[in-house]
Amino acid sequence: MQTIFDSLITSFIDHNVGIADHFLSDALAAHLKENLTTLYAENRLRSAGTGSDGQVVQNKRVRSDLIYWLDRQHNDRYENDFFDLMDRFVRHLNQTCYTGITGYEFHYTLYETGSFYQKHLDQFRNNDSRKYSMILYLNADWQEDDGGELCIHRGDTIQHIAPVNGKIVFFKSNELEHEVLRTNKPRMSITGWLKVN
Ligand SMILES: O=C(O)CCC(=O)C(=O)O
Ligand SMILES: [Fe+2]
Repeated sequence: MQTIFDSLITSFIDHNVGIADHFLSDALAAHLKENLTTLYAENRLRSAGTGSDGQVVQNKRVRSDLIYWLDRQHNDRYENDFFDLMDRFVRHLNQTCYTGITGYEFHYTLYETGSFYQKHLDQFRNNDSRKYSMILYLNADWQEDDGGELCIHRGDTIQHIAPVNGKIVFFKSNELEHEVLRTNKPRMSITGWLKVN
């Protein structure tokens, strides 16, 4: 596991955006996707908002994704496997990069066909506890014309990242503006933030 952690961290150090393919095993990605599909079928996903605690605003012109927070208290085997993986990654990151991460939060995310998320930064204006953003994709067989790319904006250049199964993207939450382009089919992921409280 350390090899994939190191390759993600090296990619982040070299490019400001860390990308690693197959960060999630095919089996874990499939189980998490199944959880998300069930939550959707049971109508348990909620519209995501913008802003932090107490000031969350639902604005479908800015973002139209649906979310559900992961929690160890769900006692779901695969959510716990995911948290175990993140615990190992955070320990490794703190040991090798002295990042001082003390917590995290993750939600399942579903973009229905036609959904998007306009250009934004992940850190809130009144709360800087989110230090690193992580997105893990759960979409097998993603094709170029499916849309839904993550676009990272840096000056005049835009980096396009396809939301391919098992891939992770990792970057500093206060630095890089990014957006999700309109998706042409349902697009699934786990999105989260490593925090210093
Ligand atoms: O799903 C993605 O590729 C990015 C999502 C995102 O930017 C966010 O939820 O803040
Ligand atoms: Fe974001």
